[in-house]
Amino acid sequence: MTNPKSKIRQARFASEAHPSDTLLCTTEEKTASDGQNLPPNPKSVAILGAGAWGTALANLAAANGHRVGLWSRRGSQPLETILEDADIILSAISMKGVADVVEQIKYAPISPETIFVTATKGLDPQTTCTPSQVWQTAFPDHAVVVLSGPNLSQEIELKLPAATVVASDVTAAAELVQLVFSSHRFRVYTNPDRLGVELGGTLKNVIAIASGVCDGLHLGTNAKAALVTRGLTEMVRIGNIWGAKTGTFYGLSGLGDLLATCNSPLSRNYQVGYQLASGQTLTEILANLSGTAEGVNTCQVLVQIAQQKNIVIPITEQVYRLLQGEVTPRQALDELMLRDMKPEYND
Ligand SMILES: NC(=O)c1ccc[n+]([C@@H]2O[C@H](COP(=O)([O-])OP(=O)(O)OC[C@H]3O[C@@H](n4cnc5c(N)ncnc54)[C@H](O)[C@@H]3O)[C@@H](O)[C@H]2O)c1
Ligand SMILES: O=P(O)(O)OC[C@H](O)CO
Repeated sequence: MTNPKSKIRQARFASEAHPSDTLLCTTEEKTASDGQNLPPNPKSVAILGAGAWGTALANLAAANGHRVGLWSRRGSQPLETILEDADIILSAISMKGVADVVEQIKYAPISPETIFVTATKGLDPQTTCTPSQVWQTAFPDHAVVVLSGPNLSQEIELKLPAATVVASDVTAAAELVQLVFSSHRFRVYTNPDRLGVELGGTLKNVIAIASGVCDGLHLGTNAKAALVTRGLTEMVRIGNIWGAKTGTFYGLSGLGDLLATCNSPLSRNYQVGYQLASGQTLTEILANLSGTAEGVNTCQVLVQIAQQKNIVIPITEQVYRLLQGEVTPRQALDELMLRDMKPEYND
């Protein structure tokens, strides 16, 4: 019988989030320090994107004893080498790079059994497609899984407990991904509503920007509660038109992620809003932001969709106008407070 330990190889993580670290961990050290049993059948996981989230996910899978390769466009390892024999290819590329990377690997020799997982929370500005739709279009015969939830990467890197959702219409694929990432500090649920889970994580970024503005203006807890609750109403409205299930938005990937990002200064989207409220320009903020605030781009795509489909999304619209420099934070607040009177529910 093969000793499963012999299957563990050193994972060399060339992290962009931590450029000074060339060797963040070995899978062996991670497994031992976490006190987890090695899996009987370790999987080969290729993670694309060595930013904050890709690195955190790579560490989670490595800690469970899986063979992990982490690819960065700035690293020395060729993409094809990382993809070789991968059971799972997980993309944690920011939205602006997804189409590029898909194009690069479209014709790579990938086993038909390989599962694609996307952890990106954004919308393609050209097509308005979600990342999982982009992956599924390029790889129509492969299972595509979305991984999304209240997952601030810095807390996960500190080994604080968190939960997430893996969603796919291919149940077996979602269950395999669940197994690979689950641990005593990362609880993973499955969900068949791939689109709903993906949109929850994506749409909340715009509300997180608004929440940062709310806190930056010191508007209080009542205002924040109203903003997040009405923000969730907007998310459900957009999601329903897109074909997502309402209930999904009340789960971890919707409400859960709203609670995390709308209340944490660790959220880059929240930071954008907070700094706008402090009088900085968007250009200044983005120039100094560490990592990606997807809500800035998502907001533009949503306004475009809302205009085409006649969807009422007042908070998103005000965030858009604020990002465009058309209104000040105070003017955006007044516009929202002085809208026509209406019943709470008229959908
Ligand atoms: N950081 C988090 O806490 C967190 C948690 C959950 C989900 N996410 C989502 O994960 C995605 C990545 O977030 P992040 O925080 O890791 O961002 P990041 O800015 O730290 O990393 C983005 C990664 O994408 C890569 N990339 C961008 N364009 C590329 C291109 N053209 N070709 C190849 N690679 C390219 C970058 O090199 C980098 O590795 C975002 O969609 C974000 O919303 C982030
Ligand atoms: O830093 P943010 O705002 O991109 O949020 C990160 C994750 O989406 C939190 O779940």
